Amino acid sequence: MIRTLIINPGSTSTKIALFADNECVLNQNIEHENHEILKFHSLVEQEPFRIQKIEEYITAHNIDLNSIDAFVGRGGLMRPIPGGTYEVDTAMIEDLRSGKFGIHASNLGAIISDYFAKKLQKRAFIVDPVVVDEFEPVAYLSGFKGLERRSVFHALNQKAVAREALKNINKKYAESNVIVAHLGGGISIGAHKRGKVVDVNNGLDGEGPFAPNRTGQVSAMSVVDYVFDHQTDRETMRKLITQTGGLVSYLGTNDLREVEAKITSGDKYAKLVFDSLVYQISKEIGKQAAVLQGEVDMVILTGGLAYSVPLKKALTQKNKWIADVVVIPGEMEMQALNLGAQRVLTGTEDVKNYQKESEALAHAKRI
Ligand SMILES: Nc1ncnc2c1ncn2[C@@H]1O[C@H](COP(=O)(O)OP(=O)(O)OP(=O)(O)O)[C@@H](O)[C@H]1O
Ligand SMILES: CCCC(=O)O
Repeated sequence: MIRTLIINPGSTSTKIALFADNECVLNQNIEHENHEILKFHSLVEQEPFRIQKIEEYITAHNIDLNSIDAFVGRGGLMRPIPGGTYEVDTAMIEDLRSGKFGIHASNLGAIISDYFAKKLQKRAFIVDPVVVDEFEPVAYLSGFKGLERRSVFHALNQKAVAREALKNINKKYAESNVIVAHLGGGISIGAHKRGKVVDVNNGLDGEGPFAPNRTGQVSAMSVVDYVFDHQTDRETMRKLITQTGGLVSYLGTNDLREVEAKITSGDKYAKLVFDSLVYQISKEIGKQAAVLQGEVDMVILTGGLAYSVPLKKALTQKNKWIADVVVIPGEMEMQALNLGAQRVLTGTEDVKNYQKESEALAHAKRI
């Protein structure tokens, strides 16, 4: 039996799961209050806080860490690479810690897995990180030479739910076209064309709809004016765009359940913000339908926000003209991370090397 501990840091939570082969023995979403996260000046400073939360949970549930064969983290912002399972190594950890490819909670997945693996002399992996890049050449151009677009999205969950939803209608991922809207603390909406995500909004850098914590698209010139008018710095802007934008900036919360409660109690402004969220998500789904030239087998809604009954009802109503709308709330990331590690540990797939794969992709893109 192969036992894995899965570690999946999100913007508002750290999800952990314990698997024995393919069976999930334990699954816990450790939620973090916004003020707990905001007190840290940088993401890497959250490492001891998140490790402590995991260790507290492990101790409280009498889990023997020595019985675990591998620690598997959600992969973060580093050099673009093809999908697959990667061994966590020094080059990867250096890139993630430096933040030079961007800051995202998932950067801590490999870092925390590496901490446990080193402590217990076990292996650490990541699977389908957020930098999986399958763009078609036309998708890279932004209109601003030198500031080209990059593929950054909830790759792991988008691919896992697409495969799952298609399996239910006996279709293969590699032969289908689907639009997946991952609606979490951040929102990414991808066009999956015959097994490749050929375009997706990079919600982290400010593309697409606003999200619980994110601004989404804001006109470029207004951001330039804001920076100069407020004499602000890079870190402040990063926080405004990725942590305190969207629902937080309008309503002071990143929790859609609180927004729903405000609406129920008659708050008209909260209703406007909710309707605008639906409007912006639908606009992005429509864009990806254009990328797929209207040939869409299915629209899938997933992520934490997809638990919201009013949101899924409104989005289904607005997008059913494109294709059937299927809802898979939450995420399948934990299963997908385990499966990726199990495939390598059982020898059915080769583990990938970060340096080698990133260099090969960079070379292919230059051609
Ligand atoms: N039952 C529910 N009804 C409405 N909203 C919900 C419900 N459950 C969770 N949410 C909302 O889902 C959001 C969090 O989603 P999720 O857990 O996917 O985010 P995350 O994992 O922290 O970030 P990301 O998905 O961007 O990596 C929060 O805004 C939360 O309020
Ligand atoms: C980096 C994964 C996508 C997102 O959080 O916006």
